[in-house]
Amino acid sequence: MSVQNQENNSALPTLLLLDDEEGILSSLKRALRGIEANIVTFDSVLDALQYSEQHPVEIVISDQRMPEMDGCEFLARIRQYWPHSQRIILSAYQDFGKVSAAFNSGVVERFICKPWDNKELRFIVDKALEALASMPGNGERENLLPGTPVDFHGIVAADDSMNELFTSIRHAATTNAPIFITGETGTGKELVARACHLESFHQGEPFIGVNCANFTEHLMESQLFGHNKGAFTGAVSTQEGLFSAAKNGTLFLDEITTLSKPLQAKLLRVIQEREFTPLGTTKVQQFQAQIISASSTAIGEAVMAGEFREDLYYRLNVITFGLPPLRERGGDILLLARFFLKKYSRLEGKHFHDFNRDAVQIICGYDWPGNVRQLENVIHGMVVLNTGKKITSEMVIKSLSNMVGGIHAPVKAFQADPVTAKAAESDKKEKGEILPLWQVEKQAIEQAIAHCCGNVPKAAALLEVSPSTLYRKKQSWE
Ligand SMILES: Nc1ncnc2c1ncn2[C@@H]1O[C@H](COP(=O)(O)OP(=O)(O)OP(=O)(O)O)[C@@H](O)[C@H]1O
Repeated sequence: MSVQNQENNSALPTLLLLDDEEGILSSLKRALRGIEANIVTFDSVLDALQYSEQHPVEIVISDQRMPEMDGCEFLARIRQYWPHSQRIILSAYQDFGKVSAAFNSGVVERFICKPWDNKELRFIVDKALEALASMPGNGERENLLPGTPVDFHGIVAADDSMNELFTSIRHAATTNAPIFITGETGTGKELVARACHLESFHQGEPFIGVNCANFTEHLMESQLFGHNKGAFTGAVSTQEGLFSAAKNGTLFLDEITTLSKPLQAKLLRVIQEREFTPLGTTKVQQFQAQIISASSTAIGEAVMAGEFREDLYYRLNVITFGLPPLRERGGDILLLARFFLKKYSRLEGKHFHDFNRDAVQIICGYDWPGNVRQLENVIHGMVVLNTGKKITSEMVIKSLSNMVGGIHAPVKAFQADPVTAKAAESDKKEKGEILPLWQVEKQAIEQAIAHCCGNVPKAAALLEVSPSTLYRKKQSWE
């Protein structure tokens, strides 16, 4: 059986206590009351391992003698999952040989002798917290996740989909073939284009970006190709175009589908022949840069509708990177929210350092149709318009409601509205639709997990079962 407890403040590190005797767990918890950490306790090694596989664990205090596995072995596993964790063994002198070997190999970092002195215990745990705080990233929880979250050329992310994308970007670093980036507005396409540039051999050369939607056809043509003085009415001076300015670097063409058909034809020729002619001249110039283009609308549909040239589409689309919308990058929402909160609090001279629980629930449950840009703007706005240390749910609701059109995307956490749910349930009953028991259970569990923004242990606590029960059930449905 596992014991799960205490309100979770995701800004604090997690301290995991493991001992097969419940009495010892309670004494440890009592001795550590008020410590700046979320304490989770387990009386079963297997449950503790299952928990640690899925959740970051920064400090672990484990008993040495346990029936399923000894403490040193358990801490060795924890080190594999969470290499930066602080691992403390609780042991009697008889186990000295084993514990000292684990200490010398770096599996165990600190040792508490049984029976312990509470003052010494607090001292050792405080030392572990200090050690965490002095790690790169100041011991921030996010920086302790294995390999994630990362800041990849300014793209902050932890979600697997983003980590896979970063790997693909690294793989594409050696090519000069055109790259095409898809993704809803505000998902970070320009950041990805810059990251491609910075990873590639073009790094050190110019990165030139242009949003094709911002210009009329004529202006766009002169932007791209450049012109000579007098090339057209208003061309009062000679101007270098973007094809030329990009040199050996990268030319990023955002919202490429908005290019007019005649310009699409000209762009195709530039890509095929690797040369262009500025307006009002006959001098052909070489084009060296890598082209990265992007679209926030379905380019395939534009091709089908005959609005975008199919041959150009295939030319541009040699390597494609798709950015998922923020709502599909579960773990990234809160991570980014905290990142922007810290950034704008610093920039605006404010003291916000976290969100309260209800605010987290709303932020995690909202659909963010404007993706990361919208999240960034909402947080920036809240920081400017409010004071305090924590962002509250009222601030979030007000900020979302003040946006054009108000809260125009469903807040998932609110979808489990009990009134609606009850109405739907009775509707089903009236229709005589009976769900199998496992499905009812699955719905209840999924609803609880969604309610807790994906935090399984917390959902388990609400459902009054152990986290491992939920993990087992989730596994069986998969
Ligand atoms: N993962 C991220 N980490 C940090 N900041 C991000 C991230 N993704 C996006 N942003 C920020 O969100 C804003 C929008 O990003 P960006 O302009 O790259 O999006 P986009 O997809 O190109 O948008 P559009 O389709 O409207 O051109 C920028 O301020 C960017 O810095």
